[in-house]
Amino acid sequence: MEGLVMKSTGSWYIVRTEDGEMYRCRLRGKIKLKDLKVSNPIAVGDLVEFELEEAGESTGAIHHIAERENYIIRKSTHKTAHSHIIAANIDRALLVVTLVSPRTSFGFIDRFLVTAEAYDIPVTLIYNKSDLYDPETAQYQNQILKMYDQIGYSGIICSTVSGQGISEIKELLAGHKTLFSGHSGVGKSTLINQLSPELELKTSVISDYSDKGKHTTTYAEMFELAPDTYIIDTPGIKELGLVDIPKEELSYFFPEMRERLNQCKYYNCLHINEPGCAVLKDLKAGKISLTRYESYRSIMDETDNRR
Ligand SMILES: Nc1nc2c(ncn2[C@@H]2O[C@H](COP(=O)(O)OP(=O)(O)OP(=O)(O)O)[C@@H](O)[C@H]2O)c(=O)[nH]1
Ligand SMILES: [Zn+2]
Repeated sequence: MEGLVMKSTGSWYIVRTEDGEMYRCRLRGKIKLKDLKVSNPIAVGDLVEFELEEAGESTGAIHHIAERENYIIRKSTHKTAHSHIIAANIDRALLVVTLVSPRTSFGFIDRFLVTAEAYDIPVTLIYNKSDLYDPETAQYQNQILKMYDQIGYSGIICSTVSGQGISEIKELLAGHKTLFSGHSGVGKSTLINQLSPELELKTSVISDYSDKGKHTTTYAEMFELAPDTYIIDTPGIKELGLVDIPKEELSYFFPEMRERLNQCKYYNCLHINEPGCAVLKDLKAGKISLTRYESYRSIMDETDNRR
C-alpha cells in the first residue's frame, strides 16, 4: 500500500492512504539513512510504501520511502541525533507575521527567509490582524509588503476578524502541501481553523490515534484541507533550523544580494566595507532595504560567534 505521512515522531508514523484511511506504521528493519544523522528517518510529507502487519489491522510496516523533493530540519531534542526533519516535499511555506500585537521582528522574518532559500522552498508572507491597523500602520504595511514582494516574497494582508485575504489564501493553498509557521500569538491557529472549519475534528482523530495521552507538541502535523490540499502545522516549533551557512555564502541566500554578486569588484566580497561593492552601493542608493542588510549582518555575526 502507498500513503502520505501525516505525523512522525521517530518511533511511529501516521500514514494516510488515498482513500482517506489512517494507519499507524513503524519502520521495517533499517532503511539506510545516507549521511544525514536524524532522529526520524521518515518525516511528515514523505510518500511511503507499507504492508499491513496483519490483514484487517490498521498497523503497518514501512519498507520504502520515495525520494524527497526537499525537506526542512530543526535541531533534535534527542541526544544521539543531530536533527529532526520537520517535513518533506513542501510546495510552499507561509510565514504568518503581524505588525501589531505582537509585532514580528524583521530579524525573525529574514532568518526564516534565509532558511527557506537554503531549502529551496518558496515563501509567501501572511500579514495578519489588519483589522487592528490605524491608517498610518496600514500605509507602513503596504511599504513592507512591497519591499518583500520586490525581492520575490509575495504577501497577503489578512484578518481572521474581518475576513480580509482569507479567500486569497485558500486559492494559494489549493492542490499543494503548505507549511505554516509563525511566532506564538500571530493568529496561526485561528487562521488555520478558519481555512478549514472541520479541522479541529480531524486534529482530534489524529491525536486519538497516536498520542495515547502523551503530549508531543513539538512535532509537525499534516492535515487535509480539501482533496489534494494539505497544510503542515508546526506547533511549538519556534524557529526552523537555520543551517550553518558559511559567511562567504550567506549573501547567496538574500535574493537581492545574489543578483548583484558578480558586480562586486572582489569575487569574495562580504559586502561589509570592500571597495567596489555593488551591494553597498545599492544600499546607499536605497535599492536594497536597510532592514534586510541589517539582518544579513546580524546573521553573519551569529555564525561567526558559533565558530
Ligand atoms: N484582532 C485580531 N486578533 C486576532 C486575529 N487573528 C487572531 N487573533 C487573536 O490573536 C490571539 C492569538 O491567536 P492564536 O490563533 O492563538 O495564535 P497562534 O499564532 O496560533 O499562537 P500559538 O497558539 O501560541 O502558537 C487570539 O487572541 C486571537 O483571537 C486577527 O486577524 N485580528
Ligand atoms: Zn560586495
